[in-house]
Amino acid sequence: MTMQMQHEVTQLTGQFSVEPLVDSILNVPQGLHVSFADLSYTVMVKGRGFGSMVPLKLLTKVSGHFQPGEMTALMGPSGCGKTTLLDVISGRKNAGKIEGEVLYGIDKARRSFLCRNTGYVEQFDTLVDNLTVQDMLAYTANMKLPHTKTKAEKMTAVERIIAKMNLEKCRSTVIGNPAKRGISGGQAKRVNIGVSIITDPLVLYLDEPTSGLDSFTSDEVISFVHKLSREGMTVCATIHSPTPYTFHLFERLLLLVSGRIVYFGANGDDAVSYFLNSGIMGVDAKAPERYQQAEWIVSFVTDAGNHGRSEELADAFQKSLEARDMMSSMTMMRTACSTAAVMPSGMLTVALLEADNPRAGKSTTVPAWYALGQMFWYRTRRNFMDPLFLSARIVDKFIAGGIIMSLFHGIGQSTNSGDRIQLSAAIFMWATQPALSAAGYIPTIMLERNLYQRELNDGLYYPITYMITKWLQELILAVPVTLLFCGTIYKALLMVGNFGIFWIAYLLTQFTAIGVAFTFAALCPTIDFANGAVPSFGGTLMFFVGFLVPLNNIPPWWIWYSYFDYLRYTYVAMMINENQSIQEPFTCTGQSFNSVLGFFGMENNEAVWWNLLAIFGWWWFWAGAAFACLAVINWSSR
Ligand SMILES: Nc1ncnc2c1ncn2[C@@H]1O[C@H](COP(=O)(O)OP(=O)(O)OP(=O)(O)O)[C@@H](O)[C@H]1O
Repeated sequence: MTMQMQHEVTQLTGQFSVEPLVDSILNVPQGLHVSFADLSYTVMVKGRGFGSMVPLKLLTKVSGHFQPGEMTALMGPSGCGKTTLLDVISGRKNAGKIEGEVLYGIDKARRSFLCRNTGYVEQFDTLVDNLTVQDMLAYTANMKLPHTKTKAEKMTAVERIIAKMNLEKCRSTVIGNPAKRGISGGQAKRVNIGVSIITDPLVLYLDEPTSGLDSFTSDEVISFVHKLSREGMTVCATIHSPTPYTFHLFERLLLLVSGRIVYFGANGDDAVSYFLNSGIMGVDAKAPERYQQAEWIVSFVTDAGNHGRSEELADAFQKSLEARDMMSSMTMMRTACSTAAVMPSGMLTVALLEADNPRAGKSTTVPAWYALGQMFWYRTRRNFMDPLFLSARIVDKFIAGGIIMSLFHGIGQSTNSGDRIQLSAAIFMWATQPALSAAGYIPTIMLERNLYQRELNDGLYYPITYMITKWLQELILAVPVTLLFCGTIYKALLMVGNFGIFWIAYLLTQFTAIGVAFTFAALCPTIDFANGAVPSFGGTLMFFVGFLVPLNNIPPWWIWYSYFDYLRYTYVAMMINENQSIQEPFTCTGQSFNSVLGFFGMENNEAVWWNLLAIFGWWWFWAGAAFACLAVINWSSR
């Protein structure tokens, strides 16, 4: 620190010795000071009585601060509230009651500000598994950097991340998933961090960045993060069992036990001497070797917590010199900033940081139309090239269509009553097929739940943008596929109705079935549940389309369900279309009817166009339900 700076700092902070603190702030412009005071977090959980809810306090009056250019380790026994604290500070909690104050610089931050200026690396990787590493980063750069930046600027950002995170070797490898091998766990973690830092956030949060990694890869990942903090970023990471090397890369340590803070201060030797000198350990307690410090500290607080001593530890810290130091540093920083003519770096106001951002206050960085284009280009285009994705949408029609053609070929023009019944059966099977195979559209939503939630939290798009992308993807594929199979069946069966009506009825039914699948995908807690629910629901609809029970024989107590049944309109439209030109009398079980339509109770039914309109209406109904469920229900509630 220069003499001039030293003088200014002394003027700002009085006679307290905060040199290391201010040093880091003045020297590193890219970070932001984060402080939190008396943070408590309470959720409602089930009580003993039926339906009763009781409050459960997960954090109690936690205070501390993270500084630019420093890494803070958030440690403590499993379940002590580390992730909860990180979520509260980073503004990612969407349930429960938060008390206390979190300041970014000297301001409370809105979600839109946090989306743009903080990065959050989740514990589990949330990447698009069929993109290559380079495409994943390019996709994120396009979605997170202002759309006014040029393509070259965005690609420079991608290249910078590839170089910084040492991803050169795997830049063209697909991310992969358990079924399709892709990049390694360590590489995936580095891509995840790369995705979070592509916008050069001021603050980076990491939840268990080393979980599931071997010690060498853990060291490597934390070294990368350390490099970022050396460049000025404010970094805070929850960490379970750090290697000695990793542990000592963290400058500061925040220890929690049962949601209470039991130590906040310098890491390593200082933390050890705090515990040895605070009077909470036995007199015969000995300092561990340096390489054992992390394990020693966590073992002690875990054991104390297990023996009901968390209150004692927390109270001891509240009375300690370290706690007083922490509070006075925080107060000084705030005072310094509110009186300084020029704000030190790291203490910029939110308003200043948002000043030249045309989308300030909006929860996404890029407009919806732009996000739609990027999602289509990177994700939908990839899906269209994926044989597994395509086959899930084609094979069902291939099998059902193949069986129908092999069983009923050439009967379309026959006026024989038996053949008309057979044709009605063929139409029934084809009209209801979309509902039975709709489960194939569930994974596209459910397997992406964590990714979707992470991208929403990161402000990449709005729920409606995501939903429209999903619809476009399915509609574009459904049009040629249904045209191909409807055309083949129509020709093979020698059908006589209007082909356009036959196809449109099937296409709209396919869209509606997709809407049903999307709704269940957003509504059901697990994929197994949804996979069971969608065909079961489709099965109930089959009873009331008019084939198994003629429409005029449906008992009054089921009539309502037959109107709700979108397949009924498909079947009626297809049947009228196919039979209205055939006026031969129809005989069945000794009874005579004017035509086959009379037998199925469809003689006086509404016109074809009305039924097509009804299916169209049901499509929009189910599309609306899917969107509402997706936007409202959050299965990864935090
Ligand atoms: N929404 C919630 N409702 C009820 N309990 C919750 C909720 N969120 C967290 N908890 C509970 O709060 C405690 C702290 O959870 P948290 O995930 O923060 O712990 P952690 O310290 O990160 O644990 P680990 O190290 O094992 O990941 C846990 O016992 C957890 O079950």
